[in-house]
Amino acid sequence: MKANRPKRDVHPDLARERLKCNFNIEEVTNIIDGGKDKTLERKKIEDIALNNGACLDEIPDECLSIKERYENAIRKSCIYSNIVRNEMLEITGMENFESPVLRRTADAFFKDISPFMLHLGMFVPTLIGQSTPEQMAEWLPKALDMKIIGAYAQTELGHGTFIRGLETTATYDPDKEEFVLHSPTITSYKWWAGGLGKTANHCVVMAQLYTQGECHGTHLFIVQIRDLDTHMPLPGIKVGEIGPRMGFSSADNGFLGFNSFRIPRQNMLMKHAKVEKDGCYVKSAKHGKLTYGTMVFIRVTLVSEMSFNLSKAATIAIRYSAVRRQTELRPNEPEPQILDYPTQQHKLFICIATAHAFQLTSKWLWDTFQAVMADVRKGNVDALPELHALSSCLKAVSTSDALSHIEQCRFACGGHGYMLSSNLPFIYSFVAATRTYEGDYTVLLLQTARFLVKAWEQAESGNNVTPTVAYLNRTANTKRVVWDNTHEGIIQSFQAIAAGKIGQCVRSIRDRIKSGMDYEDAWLMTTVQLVAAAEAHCRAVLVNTYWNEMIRLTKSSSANVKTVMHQLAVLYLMYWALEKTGDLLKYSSVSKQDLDDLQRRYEELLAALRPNAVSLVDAFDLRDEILHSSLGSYDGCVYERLMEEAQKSPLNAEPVNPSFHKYIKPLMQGKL
Ligand SMILES: CC/C=C\C/C=C\C/C=C\C/C=C\C/C=C\C/C=C\CC/C=C/C(=O)SCCNC(=O)CCNC(=O)[C@H](O)C(C)(C)COP(=O)(O)OP(=O)(O)OC[C@H]1O[C@@H](n2cnc3c(N)ncnc32)[C@H](O)[C@@H]1OP(=O)(O)O
Ligand SMILES: Cc1cc2nc3c(=O)[nH]c(=O)nc-3n(C[C@H](O)[C@H](O)[C@H](O)COP(=O)(O)OP(=O)(O)OC[C@H]3O[C@@H](n4cnc5c(N)ncnc54)[C@H](O)[C@@H]3O)c2cc1C
Repeated sequence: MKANRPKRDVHPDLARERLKCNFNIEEVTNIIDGGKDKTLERKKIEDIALNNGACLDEIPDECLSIKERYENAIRKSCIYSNIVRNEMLEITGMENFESPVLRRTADAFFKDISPFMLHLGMFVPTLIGQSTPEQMAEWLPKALDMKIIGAYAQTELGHGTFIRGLETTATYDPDKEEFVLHSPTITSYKWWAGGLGKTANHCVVMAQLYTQGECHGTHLFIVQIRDLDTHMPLPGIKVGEIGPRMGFSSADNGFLGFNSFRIPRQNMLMKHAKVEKDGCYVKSAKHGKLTYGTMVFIRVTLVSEMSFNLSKAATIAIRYSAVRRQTELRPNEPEPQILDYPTQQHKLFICIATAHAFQLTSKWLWDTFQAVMADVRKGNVDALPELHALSSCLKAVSTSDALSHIEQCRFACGGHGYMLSSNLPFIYSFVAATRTYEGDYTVLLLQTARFLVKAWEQAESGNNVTPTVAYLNRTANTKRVVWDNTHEGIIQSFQAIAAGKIGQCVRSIRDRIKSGMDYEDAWLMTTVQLVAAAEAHCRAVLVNTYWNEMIRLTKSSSANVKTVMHQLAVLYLMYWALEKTGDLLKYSSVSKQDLDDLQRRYEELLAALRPNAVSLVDAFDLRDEILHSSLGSYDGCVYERLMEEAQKSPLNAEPVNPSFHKYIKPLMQGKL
């Protein structure tokens, strides 16, 4: 049911903030969206979804039981997927089913997550990326039309990171032309898959393929797990929900076990390898890791997902900080807006800048991904290692940075930020999971480090390396870069830090090998440094890409938009330079005086951005229905909304709770 939202006047403090704005908000929105036409398309889609849909719940999700929350999420998912299927895809085009606009609009329906998210987010992309044309023709229309609902079941109780260690088996039986899926141990049970517990009737399963007595490693299979009519689990399938967790509380993450469960041979996803009718295994892929393609795709999309989540948190915290007043600065003066405190600006303006950095970088990464995939389709896999290294580190660093900045947004809202009605705890717990899923932070940075060590060795011996590590050709044999406090200078310093750290890792590994260790142990002993080196490389990529994209995208912007976009990018560079002063001292000629100057310029920049702060978050153009926040709504009526939300607590449904008569009164009377 749709709740009515009282219309309120904009809080005078927010109204005053908006009058201070000196740039064209719409222009900035267009840059974030990727162009004026994209903004128009997004707004049209949001109008369709929000005018049709059941966006607001009368009872907040957090006041429902687990079962009620799931059922409500399913109800809304069905409404939303109907709108997606019947109206939105007409606008975006069917091929853009994973468009960030659909993802963003979904937030108006789900404070937490839809149980259908993984159907569109991973099941469908896996069908597209891993099927033969015949398989695609069979499964994809049904999936897009919601005739079948899928999940992505890869992780097991015993293994998530180490995919080669998965235990589920798929053994080919040539007599019946079927695979037999089996879960031989408790640790082989599939675990975690979103939407698998109660919602999905199909799933993609990763299993060790056995044929003709030989194991060929992990492959993907499409498996029907429930009857399409009764929804009962099929015989041989044990499926259920894994229980309450930190977030993802409206979805049904599931477990799944197989007891010699048979599927037709054609259900192996055979784009990159196949099993012939007689059991003969034929590999067609030019790269052994193409079956990991869905993970690379999601890692790429997560960078823009992080920008979106950070923009929500920043909008909430900055609007709140404009209406919240606290502490007299001087006796008898009005209390200032907390946004006037430089410490508050330090917590929050970096969130705006980071949302831009991730958004602009994510578009560039998406284009890179598309170009590499086009090459792969033509049989050229040369750029795959670089894409894997890039998507791994950007996923790791963007999710980790977003998480810590979102936590800063919560700190910035004091006690009220702890309220679920602020939405900050939901955003935080959603993003907390992203640091782990689709590859844990450390694990992915170590993947990038493998690539970097090889690239460093190439550069050291004078060979040209691939574009994202091209800075190694300049810096691999340089000891310290000369400090220069321009944006070019700061970007080069980040590259010098990365090169210096990678070089140090290579030397540590070599020294350890010289002292008698084998390569594996030398690598293992160096992993703390390797993670730091990969993070440094990622920061070098981020500052460089953000800067270049900002310049490119503001070429035809008005003067004041150019200025404010420039200020945000400089803020981003300075913030990270100041965070990494130890590294700068180690790998550049920066002096104490230079760092003091940088700190002063950073503080001046916070003050320069202050008048535009509210308008910069307005430029994210997040409708109240998407923000779901008592603290962050456009009108800034924070206290009225907090009080309104409090009334909805089930504990306020009756003046005296029965537990008083049952326990407290007897306790007071000494009768308990
Ligand atoms: C109604 C609908 C409502 C709403 C929906 C609306 C819209 C939805 C639309 C869109 C949704 C958009 C976004 C989705 C957002 C959120 C998603 C939500 C939830 C997600 C839930 C999470 C799912 C999962 O987590 S799935 C499981 C993921 N698991 C992992 O990531 C595991 C991590 N581990 C690994 O990746 C690997 O094991 C490994 C660590 C990489 C190691 O692999 P392996 O041991 O096999 O390899 P080696 O170490 O031996 O390396 C050998 C060699 O290969 C290179 N390598 C490894 N991987 C790759 C690769 N992928 N590509 C290329 N190369 C690779 C490796 O580097 C080595 O190279 P060298 O030998 O040269 O060094
Ligand atoms: C909310 C949520 C949703 C999910 N949805 C899905 C889904 O839909 N489908 C699916 O298949 N999976 C899903 N997953 C599972 C997810 O992909 C895994 O949890 C993730 O890949 C991490 O693997 P793990 O749990 O095995 O952690 P582990 O690998 O056990 O990690 C534990 C710790 O060990 C460290 N570690 C592990 N290996 C190494 C190493 N080689 N070197 C150094 N340190 C190491 C890690 O850094 C980490 O600190 C989901 C998880 C979550 C939290």
